[in-house]
Amino acid sequence: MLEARHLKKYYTVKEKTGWFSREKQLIRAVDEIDLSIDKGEIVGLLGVNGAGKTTTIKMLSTLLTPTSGTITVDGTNVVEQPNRIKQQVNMIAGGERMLYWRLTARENLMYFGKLYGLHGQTLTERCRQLIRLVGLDEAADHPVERYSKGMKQRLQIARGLINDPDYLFLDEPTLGLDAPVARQLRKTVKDLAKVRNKGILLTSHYLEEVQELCDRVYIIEKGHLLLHGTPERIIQTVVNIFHLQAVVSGQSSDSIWLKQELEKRNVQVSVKDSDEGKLLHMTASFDMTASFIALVAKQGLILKKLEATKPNLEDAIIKLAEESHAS
Ligand SMILES: Nc1ncnc2c1ncn2[C@@H]1O[C@H](COP(=O)(O)OP(=O)(O)OP(=O)(O)O)[C@@H](O)[C@H]1O
Repeated sequence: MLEARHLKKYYTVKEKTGWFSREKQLIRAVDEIDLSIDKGEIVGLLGVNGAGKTTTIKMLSTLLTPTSGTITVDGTNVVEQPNRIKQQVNMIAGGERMLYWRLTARENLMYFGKLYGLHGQTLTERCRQLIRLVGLDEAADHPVERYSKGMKQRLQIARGLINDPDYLFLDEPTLGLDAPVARQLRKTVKDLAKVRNKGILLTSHYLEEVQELCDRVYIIEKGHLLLHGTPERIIQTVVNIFHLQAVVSGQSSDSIWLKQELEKRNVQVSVKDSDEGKLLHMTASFDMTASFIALVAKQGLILKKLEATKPNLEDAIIKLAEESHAS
């Protein structure tokens, strides 16, 4: 397990306060963050711009030294033994950084592999396997400058796997990619965790992607941890409103009975007439679909339409941002 405890990163910068005066300012980029990642798990790290995501990832991947706090990878302290940890972690940033454009994919991977101390047959074989894993066989010996964005991003993934890390940090891995390419990459990320047992920390501004991929999510704001849990739990905690719309056939007395029964269960109900029957609109702080269907069946009514609107992670993040704006 990778664990960070009381993690802090402070910067001191000089701010211009007048023509000739400057004042020192303390920036708390990360301030007391606790987090953990298990092997085989995909963990999301969310927050608005400037929340402290990249700083956190850089500390976890040994690129930045924390101001204080501890990071351990399977029991080994990252600050005390960075060289040992470098073999166990790697970071993949979205976009086109960290690749040599004039070199081919194979040459890039050979270069990065050598930096990790790989050589000879082991290195050649590792590069071959990674090229196959990310589906770049045909273009492996073309210079990277000829690659599309999606191909470059696949090569980034291969580069991040060159040291066969146990933990991978993905910073916006699908940034700017077309929907089909992004979908293919999400599958690769899922397989890395669920088939190859890697622990993955993911930042992404695409919240549908986070909801689809992540087992757990940390939400940070101004360097602090705001919320932590499964996406479902976070949605429930932040936006506990469910809407259900249904059309049932039957008498007015049936819809009155339904309304009363639902209200007893803390569901707000409005009933209107429609061409096909009674149109019910229900709102509650829980998912009432099962109770509603049971009541319809009990009364022997015919359900003609049923449409549930469940809140998603994006609704939760927007609500959190609104609350933080208002406070
Ligand atoms: N080298 C630095 N010197 C001073 N301040 C910094 C430095 N690096 C980051 N910061 C500040 O620390 C805070 C957190 O930045 P960070 O890049 O970690 O945020 P982020 O959540 O990754 O944002 P984004 O989504 O925009 O990438 C910001 O206020 C940023 O301006």
